[in-house]
Amino acid sequence: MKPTKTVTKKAYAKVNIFLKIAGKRDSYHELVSRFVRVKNLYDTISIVPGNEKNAFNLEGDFGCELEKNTIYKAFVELRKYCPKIDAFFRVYTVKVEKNIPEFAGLGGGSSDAAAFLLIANDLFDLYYPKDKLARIGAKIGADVPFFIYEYDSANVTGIGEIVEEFKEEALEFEVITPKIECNTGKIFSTFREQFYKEISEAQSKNLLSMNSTDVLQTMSIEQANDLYESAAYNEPTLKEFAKEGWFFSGSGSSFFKVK
Ligand SMILES: C[C@](O)(CO)[C@H](O)COP(=O)(O)OP(=O)(O)OC[C@H]1O[C@@H](n2ccc(N)nc2=O)[C@H](O)[C@@H]1O
Ligand SMILES: Nc1ncnc2c1ncn2[C@@H]1O[C@H](COP(=O)(O)OP(=O)(O)OP(=O)(O)O)[C@@H](O)[C@H]1O
Repeated sequence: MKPTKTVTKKAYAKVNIFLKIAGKRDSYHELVSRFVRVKNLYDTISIVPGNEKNAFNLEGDFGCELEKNTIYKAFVELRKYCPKIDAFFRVYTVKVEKNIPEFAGLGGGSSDAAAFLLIANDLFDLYYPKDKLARIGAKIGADVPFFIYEYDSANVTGIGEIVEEFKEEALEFEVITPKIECNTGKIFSTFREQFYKEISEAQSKNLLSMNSTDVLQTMSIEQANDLYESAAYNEPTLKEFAKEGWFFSGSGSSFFKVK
């Protein structure tokens, strides 16, 4: 265990350049997607000495109770492999400066969980390889594995557990998040019931090899993200934000454009 000091890590947001559905896996959906980190939008996770609660203590502006927080879920999952962290987090506090909006399609909860696991891996000298951390993280959220690998840009398939780095120029984004709460599960189920389609092998291969800027120059907002139509079906006001050059991230409500 490291000496008593504060440890801090950025938990970046992500956008989905394209998000295509390739199939079903039980109640989940297999994706073909390009995830890119948004370097100017991140939460800050700090582990600081001191904790009056003598229990896991999480401070930050969240829209849910502790038990539902992805950071707490990551702690509970990791404790199964490393029981000693329980005593540590009775005398340390996890402080989060939340900047990534919730229900935004930006992976906020997943990114926080991944940052917590990455900090703990170093703090407790666990030396777990990335794929082990990603397997632990996948139990908390479909997007967690992407954030564990810490690639700027990656091709993500499976239900989010297959992450392959995609080397391309660094991209900067403008992101807007309309105050519309997009429930990921509901949008996936609307897609499954009313808009279901699967990308072909050939189109998937082609998309995964293209640079993100080229994809955005050749696809419409509907073509780039299979969830956009079902999100707009549930929340028609989203269409007001679908301006020229703007694309839809994840299950929404965020739109982004390349700067
Ligand atoms: C839409 C994306 O954000 C793309 O980046 C992710 O696929 C969703 O990631 P997430 O918000 O972490 O999703 P989770 O919290 O794991 O799952 C929320 C719900 O979304 C649906 N879900 C999620 C991921 C996936 N590949 N297929 C799904 O059908 C499931 O109904 C699940 O119960
Ligand atoms: N650490 C956290 N940060 C943000 N939301 C969290 C966190 N822990 C749990 N949640 C809950 O998860 C839900 C939204 O999570 P999140 O913001 O990751 O989803 P999202 O914006 O839809 O991102 P995506 O769809 O790309 O995964 C809300 O109910 C929120 O209260």
